[in-house]
Amino acid sequence: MAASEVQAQFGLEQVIFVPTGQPWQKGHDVVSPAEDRYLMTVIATASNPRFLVSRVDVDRSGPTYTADTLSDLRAQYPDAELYFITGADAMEQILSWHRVEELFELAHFIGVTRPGYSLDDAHLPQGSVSLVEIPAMAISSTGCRERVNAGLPVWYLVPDGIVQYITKRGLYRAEDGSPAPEWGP
Ligand SMILES: Nc1ncnc2c1ncn2[C@@H]1O[C@H](COP(=O)(O)OP(=O)(O)OP(=O)(O)O)[C@@H](O)[C@H]1O
Ligand SMILES: O=C(O)c1ccc[n+]([C@@H]2O[C@H](COP(=O)([O-])O)[C@@H](O)[C@H]2O)c1
Repeated sequence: MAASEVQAQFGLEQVIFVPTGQPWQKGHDVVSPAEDRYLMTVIATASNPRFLVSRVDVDRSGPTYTADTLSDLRAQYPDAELYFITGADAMEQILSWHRVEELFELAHFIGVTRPGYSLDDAHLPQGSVSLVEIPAMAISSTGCRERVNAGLPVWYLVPDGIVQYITKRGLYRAEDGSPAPEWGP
């Protein structure tokens, strides 16, 4: 939803989805395999001709830093104007990101609204961020994983192909009820 709204409002040629390699600031002990997350991103975005998926973060070892993501994408698209789209929850945390002083040189940031979070850029360099209101979707990845783990449906919370992929691969649930214990890369 955020990608589609921002693509339309800013007239973006492409939106590149970048599944994270190792999300170092997330408290999760375990992360589902990068290859599964990459394939789910491909499945979820395949029907939109303006959406692409990049492997830069899943293929880079070590913790995922957005400064590296943007540097890698800059090398791949030397002439592009880069925008980084992210939700209000992430915008709140941005000053704690690695090499934060480089980030606003590497891309223009676009923060989108998210239910339960306030969207504010007062703590960020002036002119480096745009704030965009998108239709409210009170859906979180953690919430979806918890539902799968509890045996509850996630139909209509994630694309149909993702429901089927999660079932096929047995993601987010294990025999003993704990989340699938696969470490990230
Ligand atoms: N419902 C939502 N509304 C707006 N932005 C969102 C929403 N869900 C995720 N995002 C944004 O999408 C990006 C990727 O989110 P992510 O995969 O971490 O989902 P999440 O629901 O925040 O995950 P988790 O529950 O594991 O913390 C982040 O920039 C996040 O801010
Ligand atoms: O660069 C960092 O240090 C950094 C720290 C936390 C999050 N990020 C990025 O912010 C985005 C949302 O993060 P998350 O953990 O909420 O999925 C995702 O692209 C992450 O790679 C980046």
